[in-house]
Amino acid sequence: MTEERGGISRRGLIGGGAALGIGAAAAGFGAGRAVADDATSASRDPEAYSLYGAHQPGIVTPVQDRLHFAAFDVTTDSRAALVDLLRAWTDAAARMMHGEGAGPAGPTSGDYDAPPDDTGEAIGLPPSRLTLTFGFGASLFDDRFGLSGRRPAALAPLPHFPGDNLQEERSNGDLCVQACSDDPQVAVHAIRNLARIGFGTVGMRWSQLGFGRTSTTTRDEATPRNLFGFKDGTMNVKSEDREALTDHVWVGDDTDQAWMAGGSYLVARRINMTIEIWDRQPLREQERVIGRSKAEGAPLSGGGEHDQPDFARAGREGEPLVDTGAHVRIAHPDHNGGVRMLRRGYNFVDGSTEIGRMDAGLFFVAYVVDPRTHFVPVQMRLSTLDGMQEYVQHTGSGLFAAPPGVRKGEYVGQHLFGA
Ligand SMILES: C=CC1=C(C)c2cc3[nH]c(cc4nc(cc5[nH]c(cc1n2)c(C)c5CCC(=O)O)C(CCC(=O)O)=C4C)c(C)c3C=C
Ligand SMILES: [Fe+2]
Repeated sequence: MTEERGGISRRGLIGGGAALGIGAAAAGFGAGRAVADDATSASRDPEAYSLYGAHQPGIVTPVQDRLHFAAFDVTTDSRAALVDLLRAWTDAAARMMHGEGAGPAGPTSGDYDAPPDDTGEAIGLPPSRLTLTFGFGASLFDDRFGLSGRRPAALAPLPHFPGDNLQEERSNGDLCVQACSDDPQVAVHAIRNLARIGFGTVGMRWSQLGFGRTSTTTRDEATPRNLFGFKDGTMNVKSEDREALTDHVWVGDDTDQAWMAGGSYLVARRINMTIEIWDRQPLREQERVIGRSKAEGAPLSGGGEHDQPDFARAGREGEPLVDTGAHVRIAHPDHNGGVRMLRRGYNFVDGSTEIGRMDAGLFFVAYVVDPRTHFVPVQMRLSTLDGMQEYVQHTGSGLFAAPPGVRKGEYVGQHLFGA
């Protein structure tokens, strides 16, 4: 015989905490901060984004402090089981983004003889601006689920780039989930519960924790720094640049697969940085490699952080002030047919290597309208011409189609399945 247990819900505790003065505002979260996602769906909770909207949350959303990114492989051939999983993930994602438990009963209620439908480590924690963003890898479109005719041409496997040292166990996957939050425990709780819900349908292939965002997606945020100590994200596509989002980030109605209209392509690259070698370089060399000043993040050709570099400007001996191999010169839209990307990466440190170096770097995440035009040619240039190549090595990679946003009553990616 099963017994029903009454318990505490995550939200109930949050409410209680707020009443006692230990709620969100007192904890330092921005009371009154505008966090409604991409202007499509507002939330009444200042710390909570809504899952619902024209685009998925976690793309133009102001970048949170922490990341837990996970790639999964589907372990069944059943299309119905895959759809059921996406339905269950959608419900759980909507709940967790609002600071509720992953399931309706919560971590300490429900059937006493069954595992709780939430794992409990987020009890009492506010939503912490959690966003969950879902993507589909090229391998999902093989013959297992009847999706082979639905793979967008843009979801072609990335080519090998010179210098790549990719580890298969840190690359690709049928599905991915990007969890971003200001609290690492909230992000990990979300991924853990999605993995738990997926037991028997998916297995985690790889995952990556990130701290310290390396970009901004709104104009009013201060630019954060990467592990080279440089400001990163200055020239990122920002959520205010509606035209740039249309041209460079969102898939339009002209796509070969209608289910992707309003979506975007997520490129993930785990990039190790040999920071011990970097740290022994003179400041002059570090700035030459990036093409910007370390202090202000200003182009070496002059001006302030947000001024465009003048690549033609030369020094006293005729040398270009922004070096010919500087990262910002090689990656700049002027040298890449005008293409831009919305970068959303994080620093990572995964312990140390067997030779006593930090296993550290940048988990690069970018959203683009089409990786064939907006990522592959840029990365090909970087991997052959960028002076930074001496200090980095790409060790993991993934490309995923992030479908458009979800409407209430729908599940994420529903239109892929023809519904
Ligand atoms: C293929 C795309 C890119 C990869 C991979 C990449 C890796 C990478 N970048 C930095 C540090 C910085 N990148 C900066 C600018 C910048 N980087 C890319 C693309 C890739 N970077 C672009 C498109 C741009 C913007 C170029 C422009 O419009 O001017 C900067 C400068 C500040 C900024 O604008 O963000 C830094 C610093 C690291 C450390 C890294 C891999 C470890
Ligand atoms: Fe870069």
